[in-house]
Amino acid sequence: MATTTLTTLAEFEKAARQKTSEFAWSYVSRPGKDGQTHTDNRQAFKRYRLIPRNLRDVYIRDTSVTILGTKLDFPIAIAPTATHRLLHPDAESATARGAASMNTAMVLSSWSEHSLEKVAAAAPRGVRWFYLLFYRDRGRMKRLLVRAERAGYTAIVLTADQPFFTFSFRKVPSTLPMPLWFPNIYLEDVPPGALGSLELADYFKKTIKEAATWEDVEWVRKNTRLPVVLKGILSVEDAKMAVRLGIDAVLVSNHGGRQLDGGPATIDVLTNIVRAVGGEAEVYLDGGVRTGTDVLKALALGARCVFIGRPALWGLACNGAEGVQQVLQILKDELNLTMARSGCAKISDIQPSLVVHESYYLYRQMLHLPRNGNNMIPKSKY
Ligand SMILES: Cc1cc2nc3c(=O)[nH]c(=O)nc-3n(C[C@H](O)[C@H](O)[C@H](O)COP(=O)(O)O)c2cc1C
Ligand SMILES: CCCCCCC(=O)C(=O)O
Repeated sequence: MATTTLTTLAEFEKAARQKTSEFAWSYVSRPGKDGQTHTDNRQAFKRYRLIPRNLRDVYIRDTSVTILGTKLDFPIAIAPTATHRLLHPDAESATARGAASMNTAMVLSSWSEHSLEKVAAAAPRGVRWFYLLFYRDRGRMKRLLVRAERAGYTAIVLTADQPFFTFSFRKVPSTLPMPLWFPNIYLEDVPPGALGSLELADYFKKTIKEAATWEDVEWVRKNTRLPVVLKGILSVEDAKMAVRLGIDAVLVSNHGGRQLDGGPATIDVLTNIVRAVGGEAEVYLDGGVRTGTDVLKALALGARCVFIGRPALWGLACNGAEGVQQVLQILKDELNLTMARSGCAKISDIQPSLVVHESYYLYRQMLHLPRNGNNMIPKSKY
């Protein structure tokens, strides 16, 4: 199917399903445990309603935003995800090209199958951040920080919500086109092809530091000149701790519902995290972002930028770099149109007063109060 006929992310998801092996699809789409958090990430967005302001001059709109000092054309970037080669032979290099062509950022996972240098070379003008794993050997972490800095990555992302890796290499089928290969992780001490799938799990157990703590975060903060983003923050306490340690940005995330199941949807905790951070760090969100209205809601509730995980992989599976570009273009266009329809000409016009939680209406109904929109809309001349 020509991907130019696909006009929504839901259509991309369907098309990607058809193009992808069963193993790859189950890996990409799998939620954690029963999938409660995964489902809620989507449902929760629908529980927020938009109260538009009309008859404002929105003829010309500007979706650009600056994150960690870098200007992006729109506030939607790509979250770190592993093993892109399962979806397309050009792997993370294609994803990076897709993101760069749209002038947005991509976070490269340590679990990428193209090395961080190769991905940098594939999209030299792109905005790239690097997700660094915690290793038992700090020397290895230091060397990776230096490599990322040299290769032009402009921020380091640490993931707080994954104390253990539960991916089972015993489930990797022998029918994969090539063995999985993680050059950022074992390039240094394992020659290509030296480890079979079954030995990988043991290698990772010995190398990667599980159950990392704030002390590890602090070490990274002190050992790089790049800004540090802490991903996987859901509690006010952790957000405040991140600020105390001088973290530059927190990414409100539940790992797309793939880690702790039963936790909250990210959009539901966003407001409290934004308040807790109090402008001392930038705040981003990921988890279930699938439409331009989702983006607008997250921005209205205080996120400076949102990230997508699976949707970028659907684009990659369907059409490589171009597919990633198309997915981003759809979201950008939807955001642009939603901004027009809600009276916002620029990102800073997207204010909390645009969004009301559905419980507001239920509450007013219960108390027999008039339901006339959002009381919080600030007074303005118009
Ligand atoms: C296939 C897959 C692999 C992922 N790999 C990583 C990873 O290596 N590091 C990480 O911090 N998060 C990883 N994540 C989580 C994403 O960064 C992100 O938090 C999540 O996908 C956002 O939710 P969404 O898929 O609903 O957009 C992964 C997610 C998926 C679906
Ligand atoms: C093939 C190794 C996968 C490591 C874990 C990546 C990840 O964070 C995920 O959610 O999956």
